[in-house]
Amino acid sequence: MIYPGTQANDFSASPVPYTKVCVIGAGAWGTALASVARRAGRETALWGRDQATVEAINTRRENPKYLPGIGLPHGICATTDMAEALDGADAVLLVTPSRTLRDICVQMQPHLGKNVPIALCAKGIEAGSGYLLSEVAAQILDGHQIGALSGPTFATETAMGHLTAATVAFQFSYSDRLDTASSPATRLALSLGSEFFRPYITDDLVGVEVSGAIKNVIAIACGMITGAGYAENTRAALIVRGMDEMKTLADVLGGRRETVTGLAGAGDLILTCSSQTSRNMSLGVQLGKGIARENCFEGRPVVVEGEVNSISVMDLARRMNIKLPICESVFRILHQGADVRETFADVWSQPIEGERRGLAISIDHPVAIAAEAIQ
Ligand SMILES: NC(=O)C1=CN([C@@H]2O[C@H](COP(=O)(O)OP(=O)(O)OC[C@H]3O[C@@H](n4cnc5c(N)ncnc54)[C@H](O)[C@@H]3O)[C@@H](O)[C@H]2O)C=CC1
Ligand SMILES: O=C(CO)COP(=O)(O)O
Repeated sequence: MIYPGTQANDFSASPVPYTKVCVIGAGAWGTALASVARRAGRETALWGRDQATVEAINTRRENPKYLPGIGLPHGICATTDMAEALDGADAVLLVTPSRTLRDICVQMQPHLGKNVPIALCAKGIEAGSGYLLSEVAAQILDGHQIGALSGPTFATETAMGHLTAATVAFQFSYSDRLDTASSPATRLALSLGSEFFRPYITDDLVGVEVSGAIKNVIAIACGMITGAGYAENTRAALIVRGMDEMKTLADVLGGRRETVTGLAGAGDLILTCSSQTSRNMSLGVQLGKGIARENCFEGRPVVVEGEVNSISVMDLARRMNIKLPICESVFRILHQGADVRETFADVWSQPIEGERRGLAISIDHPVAIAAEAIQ
């Protein structure tokens, strides 16, 4: 007799890749992920709402609106017809911005095959409800396993075939633990993996989602201080203190700290807090330089998840009674008109605490003492 939990998993069964991967959302990241699936040898459908973009992908193998000048692999079947895209698909990647998730799930629901797993690739928390995106999807797509794909992945680089690694997260059911070969995380990793794309697997969906939602807010913060003229030391400090905020939220929602220090957390923070290829960091830089929001990106509407998610992250933090000082600073600057330098100076002059949370230390910041001494 085998007692579950006392026996190593049975790896003798080989996982089987999915046959047809359907990508929902033909923006930059959806198109890049369709390229990943196709390069890995999958039958690949790509649903987009814009007829001209779909036609360009099918006829010229290019997405001129979101990935101009980047050649796409042969064989991606793009369509504006949701039923056609999902027909026969045995795995789905959902890649529209976080604010659209609820609507898109409702649109997909009648066309989904039974038990088809869905990996969410947007980064965010639902405004108003404070739900993780997987919770939103699970409410609508009953009977489907919901996971996430996240990590340090600029769409342009992935689409061009530069080596990219990401985390694929699905909560493991009891049977998944006994038979890892048939878990959606394993099968999706196998379905997308190639010499260009390396998926890692985890069962910590909460940790991955929390990391993805917060990292965009921290990237805006790093951009703001860069634009305002702070130096590299400050940015490095902000990245790591930002990671601490990820850990704080992951802790209260049941995610794991090791996930926060993995690809979907630290990996994505390092990428997007260091490069103005990031739309979040780039928005922050422009705001830090004093450019008005409406003039950033030369007036083009661009998806900047951290902007809306600074509201939902702070809303959730208040409900959970936790402090996220960097996220709060971004929220106050973006949505309450606070000044960049004054706001970050305030973060800097908070009482000094133990670097490890829970260490019972709190002393007045020496800057305040020095200011008094020279008066
Ligand atoms: N671009 C990147 O490098 C990466 C983006 N992501 C995430 O992927 C998500 C999507 O981002 P991108 O593809 O970059 O955005 P994008 O701006 O390039 O494209 C957004 C796509 O969503 C579609 N869309 C917008 N509103 C819609 C609606 N109401 N119904 C249906 N479709 C709608 C647009 O037509 C477009 O095809 C975001 O959450 C982003 O954080 C994640 C990793 C990398
Ligand atoms: O999430 C991303 C890379 O992992 C893309 O970041 P931006 O949305 O800031 O461009």
